Amino acid sequence: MKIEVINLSKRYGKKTALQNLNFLIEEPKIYGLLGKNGAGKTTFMELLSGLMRASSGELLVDGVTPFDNQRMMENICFVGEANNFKKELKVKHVLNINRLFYPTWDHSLAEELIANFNLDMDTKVKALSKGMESALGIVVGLASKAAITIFDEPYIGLDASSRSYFYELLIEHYDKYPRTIILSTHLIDEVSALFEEVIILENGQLLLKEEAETLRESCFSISGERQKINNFTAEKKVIYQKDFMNERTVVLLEEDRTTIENAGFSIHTVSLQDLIVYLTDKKREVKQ
Ligand SMILES: Nc1ncnc2c1ncn2[C@@H]1O[C@H](COP(=O)(O)OP(=O)(O)OP(=O)(O)O)[C@@H](O)[C@H]1O
Repeated sequence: MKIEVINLSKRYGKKTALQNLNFLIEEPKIYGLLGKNGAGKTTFMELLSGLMRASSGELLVDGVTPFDNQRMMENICFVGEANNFKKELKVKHVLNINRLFYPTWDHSLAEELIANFNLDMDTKVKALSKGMESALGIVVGLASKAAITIFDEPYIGLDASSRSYFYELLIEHYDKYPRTIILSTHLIDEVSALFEEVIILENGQLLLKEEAETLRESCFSISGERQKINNFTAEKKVIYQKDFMNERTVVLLEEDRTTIENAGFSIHTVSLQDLIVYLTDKKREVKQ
């Protein structure tokens, strides 16, 4: 499904959470929605899920605003970080409610995943541990098979092996049933290999939207004698810089590995997590 974000803004009273966002999501892919605390990720996901109305601008899914539009919301499954389900419901009730809501719901998959996560169908949501409740959210998100499936930090309380099982499931089910998956997370190193495209928000604005592969192949840390580095990087996009004695290390974006190698500098790739820290942490602002 095509998602068009046009001059999208969202304000809560005086607080502007999203400001004039513009971008397009066209292909079914796994998207990483990233950014620091308060960047506007949850706000964007809730607008996309039709849970609230934009203050101005538009968010269209196949040309239609999802807000309060049940036919559109049947294609969008939002799994938030907590409190996704009413506390008095039993696990089996949660599944049945979602089964009725999503036309694409796969009940045998839901039952299989419930068993794999060791959840009991007759337990009430209020009696689940935090990790178990997260697992239930993950089951609902995957079994919905919704064309747009959104996970907003869905792993609170999940131990490392359950998180790793979630990532495996995500890949496996995305391969079998390609759809648009939007995953917001602060555990970037853990999941970055899953992302095909990355959307980074900062202070409610779009900082970067790029294919993960392109980022991996165009962001490098290079070190060398300070003046040589300065000469080499004069016209380049430097996003971080650190000096030690007469040596300077810089992180470059939109760069070509061969050009750096030919210039004779030592070169290291930069993880997505570090890239985001360099891009969004003003304390590390580059001083030229
Ligand atoms: N209901 C609300 N009322 C007032 N302000 C809000 C509300 N929800 C969010 N905000 C504010 O809007 C901004 C964006 O919040 P949002 O939850 O979308 O960010 P986020 O990127 O998801 O953050 P985090 O990574 O911490 O979950 C923040 O400054 C937040 O304080």
